[in-house]
Amino acid sequence: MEQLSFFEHDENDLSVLADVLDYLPAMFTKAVGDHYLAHFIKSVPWQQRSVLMYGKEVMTPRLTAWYGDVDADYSISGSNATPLPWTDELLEIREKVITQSGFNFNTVLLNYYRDGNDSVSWHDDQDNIPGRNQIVASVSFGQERMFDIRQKKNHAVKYSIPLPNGSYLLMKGRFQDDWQHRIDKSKHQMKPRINLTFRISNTRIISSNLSP
Ligand SMILES: O=C(O)CCC(=O)C(=O)O
Ligand SMILES: [Fe+2]
Repeated sequence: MEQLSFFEHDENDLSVLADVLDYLPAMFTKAVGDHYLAHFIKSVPWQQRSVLMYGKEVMTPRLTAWYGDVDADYSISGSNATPLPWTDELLEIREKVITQSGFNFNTVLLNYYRDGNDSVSWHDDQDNIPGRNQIVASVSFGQERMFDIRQKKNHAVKYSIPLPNGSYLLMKGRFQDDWQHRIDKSKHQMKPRINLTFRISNTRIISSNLSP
């Protein structure tokens, strides 16, 4: 599969990102993307989680679910969670992602953004293993949303990358060390979107970035 680059088409110097992101706008066709979107919306046992923010419980503005190797012992923001066992569809998608990236992911976080009010605020995916290059592969189905990134040391250095139905984005190298990312809310009408982030749990402990 040819690795298309969104960097080439921009006037700005986005070359710094080439070391930390790989992007395929259409790893899946629209028909396949639509199929997975409908399938996951109806078959996943979605949960709305809460996080502690300044001592207060805040509901995350999106729905989530974890899947992965069942022998793993995961801990999500302090509370233990056993991942749901892989489904045929998730294994199919994981296979493509492993072939494309060369990384052997053993867990996946699903996020369901029901409309433009759903979002994830600025965070990184250090997954509790600071100092180690964290590899995360992201696959999106349904509504295109903007993936905003900003440099940790200078928030003015920002980019927005559209993640259309069927797209793939690999976060690699120093991405999680040097950059934060978010999916912002939108005032425009937004249809449902599902995002899958494949991750590697070596320590068998994953702390999810449950940003509000
Ligand atoms: O929905 C997305 O594209 C990003 C999700 C995300 O950042 C996360 O789950 O850590
Ligand atoms: Fe993230």
